[in-house]
Amino acid sequence: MGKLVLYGVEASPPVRACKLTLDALGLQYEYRLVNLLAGEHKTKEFSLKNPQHTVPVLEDDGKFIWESHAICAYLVRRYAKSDDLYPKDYFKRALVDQRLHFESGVLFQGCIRNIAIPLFYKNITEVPRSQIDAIYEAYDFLEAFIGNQAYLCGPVITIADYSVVSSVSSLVGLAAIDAKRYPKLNGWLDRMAAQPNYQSLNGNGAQMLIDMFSSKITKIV
Ligand SMILES: N[C@@H](CCC(=O)N[C@@H](CS)C(=O)NCC(=O)O)C(=O)O
Repeated sequence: MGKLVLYGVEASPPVRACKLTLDALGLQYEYRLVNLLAGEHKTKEFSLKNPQHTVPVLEDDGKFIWESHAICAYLVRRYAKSDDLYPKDYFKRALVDQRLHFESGVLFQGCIRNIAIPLFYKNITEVPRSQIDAIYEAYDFLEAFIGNQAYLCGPVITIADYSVVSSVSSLVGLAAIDAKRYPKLNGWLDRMAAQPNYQSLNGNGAQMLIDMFSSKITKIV
């Protein structure tokens, strides 16, 4: 096995999804901090690793992969002893893929990034209410996805759970989850928070992002 390096920053949801996956697989890796607010991701050196200049980036034996969903799927295919986290069965995998794309397009891009970019890079401190409504709409979908299952795709945890919890655990700082309205989502979040090393791998970074949001937002309009 080659040397694994993860480039990222704690507050970043997709970085945390990769950390949860690496830990679940019992993989050793070096973690290298990329300070986004200081622009370290825009340097020539980092662009050579990832021309899209996003974190996370995974280095495996001198080769670079970026995009957390691609990284997590790669890690399971390449290193897992069982396919539980990302099943080989076509239908089961399609279900995991659907949730991964939901995280990418709806939760991360549609909810987190749309709120974060104006706040952190454009100094706009008011958040349109429609963006908070979009979070609740996403929670409605998740409530339906979970249904009576323990995890997002069935009775066992998959990389879709790691991906989705990375953003939901920060979105709760913008849109609280009412256990009466979202009993399934609330129960799932509790089960995820009980996973080994959850706090150090995801909880602390999720809180950092919540604190960054709180320090910038002056009003919901
Ligand atoms: N869909 C991507 C999102 C990656 C992403 O946008 N990461 C943010 C940090 S949370 C970033 O690197 N932003 C800096 C930039 O876009 O220049 C993934 O899952 O890896």
